[in-house]
Amino acid sequence: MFHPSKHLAAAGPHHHTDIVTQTANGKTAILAQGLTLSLGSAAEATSILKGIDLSVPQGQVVALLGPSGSGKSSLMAVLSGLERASGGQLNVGGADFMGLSEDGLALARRGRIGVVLQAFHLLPTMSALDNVMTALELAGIPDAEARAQEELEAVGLGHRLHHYPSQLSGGEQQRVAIARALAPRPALLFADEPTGNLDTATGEAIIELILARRAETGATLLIITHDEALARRAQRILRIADGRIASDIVQ
Ligand SMILES: Nc1ncnc2c1ncn2[C@@H]1O[C@H](COP(=O)(O)OP(=O)(O)OP(=O)(O)O)[C@@H](O)[C@H]1O
Repeated sequence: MFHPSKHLAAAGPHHHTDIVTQTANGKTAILAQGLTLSLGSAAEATSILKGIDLSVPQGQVVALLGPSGSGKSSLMAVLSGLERASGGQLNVGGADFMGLSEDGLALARRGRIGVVLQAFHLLPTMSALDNVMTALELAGIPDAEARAQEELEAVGLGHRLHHYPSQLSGGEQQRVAIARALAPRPALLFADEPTGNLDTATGEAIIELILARRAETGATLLIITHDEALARRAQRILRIADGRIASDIVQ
């Protein structure tokens, strides 16, 4: 059973009013209270997230599990600022995601949040190097080319800099996506079934890489998986069912 009081204990008795200051000290990466998400038309809205209370300290590795359709990807979309919650409070890295304008939200996300998805989502007309460089340039980081090269070397792709996505294997494409996501040194990394399109051995190598790069960069990691063995390697296992947190175990 999830006990919000236990997980919000560090925020003290005034956590409802102190949400911004509590995260501004840099120790809480994500603080969500009563988060809801409804999608569809007003007449036919589907309730997808039904009140999520969650506090994630900076640097924690969290595995997010749950049945198909339980709302894992939706929760990740809301926490990463890709989708607006319908209600509740959400503070990510000190920014009030509910109160920000679209532009403000884009600015708050830039360089601070990295996302790795099942289907890689590389730009097909760009080389591996350009895919990573573009992310650095968008984040306003100087020396993008040299940095991008270093990032690709760090994921073992120093010999594939000028290959296009179609010239790379699935595992290699996911390595580029990991380099791209981590290049701006985001405080938060989200991964949605990053091994879903890969064979078992390649998937295991990708998980090792994500965990190693996460440790090197100190990012907070939230990873959606169906793999219980992977979940056991996380510091925390969050299970959701039908849009609610069903269990929350810090290991
Ligand atoms: N635009 C939408 N309009 C209405 N319902 C939606 C919309 N997008 C998603 N849903 C519904 O929201 C629920 C949660 O979807 P979500 O993708 O978050 O689940 P999930 O736990 O990530 O599932 P899976 O493991 O299969 O990827 C599903 O029932 C889905 O059908």
